[in-house]
Amino acid sequence: MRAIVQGVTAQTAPIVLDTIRQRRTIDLLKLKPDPVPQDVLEAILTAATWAPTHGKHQPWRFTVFTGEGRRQLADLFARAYAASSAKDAGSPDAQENQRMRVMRAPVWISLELHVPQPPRFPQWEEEHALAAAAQNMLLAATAFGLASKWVSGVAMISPLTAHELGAPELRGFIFLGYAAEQPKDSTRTPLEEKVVWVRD
Ligand SMILES: Cc1cc2nc3c(=O)[nH]c(=O)nc-3n(C[C@H](O)[C@H](O)[C@H](O)COP(=O)(O)O)c2cc1C
Repeated sequence: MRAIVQGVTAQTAPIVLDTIRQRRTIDLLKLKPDPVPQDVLEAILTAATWAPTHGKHQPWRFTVFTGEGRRQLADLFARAYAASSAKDAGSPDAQENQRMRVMRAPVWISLELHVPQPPRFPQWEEEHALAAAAQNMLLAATAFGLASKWVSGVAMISPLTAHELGAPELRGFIFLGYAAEQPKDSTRTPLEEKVVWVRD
């Protein structure tokens, strides 16, 4: 097959497709505590920034919490949970659980939506650009042998968390780490039920 994009060859496709198939959401409890090297994190974040973005608005910002820096996020999630409308928001145990969860993954990355003001395109276009950046991040992480999860729990989309990060809006977090055990495999609806072909 002829390369239509410089540097992309017939050999590239199986690797990319396999990486897409191999990405699986992992449970927080299945991660090792091992840190992720800085150059790997930078490569993952760079992959995020190569997502398609209408008008090159690049409506994303990311805050990366690692090492002791995670304690700030742990406190933030505990406060955000306490301020939320969750049934057990007032429970010190539930707040402590939020704190502990953060320390179980070596890396947390916020998905912050920054729509240019005044908006030039519909909001959904900016949302989708951020989602494409998030998927690039998940795939790049998979390519580096990292497990990941996109999470959107109460504290992770809380206006308080967004405010403290200086983000107008938050679309959750991605956590990353090396898997201690294989993530569960997933399933998808067969193509026939999702795709309509229009041919001659
Ligand atoms: C926008 C978004 C938010 C998500 N939030 C959560 C979440 O809060 N908790 C969770 O367990 N999984 C969350 N997920 C991950 C899905 O549960 C996961 O993708 C799904 O179970 C399919 O598994 P797979 O990713 O291994 O194919 C989220 C995924 C997306 C795209």
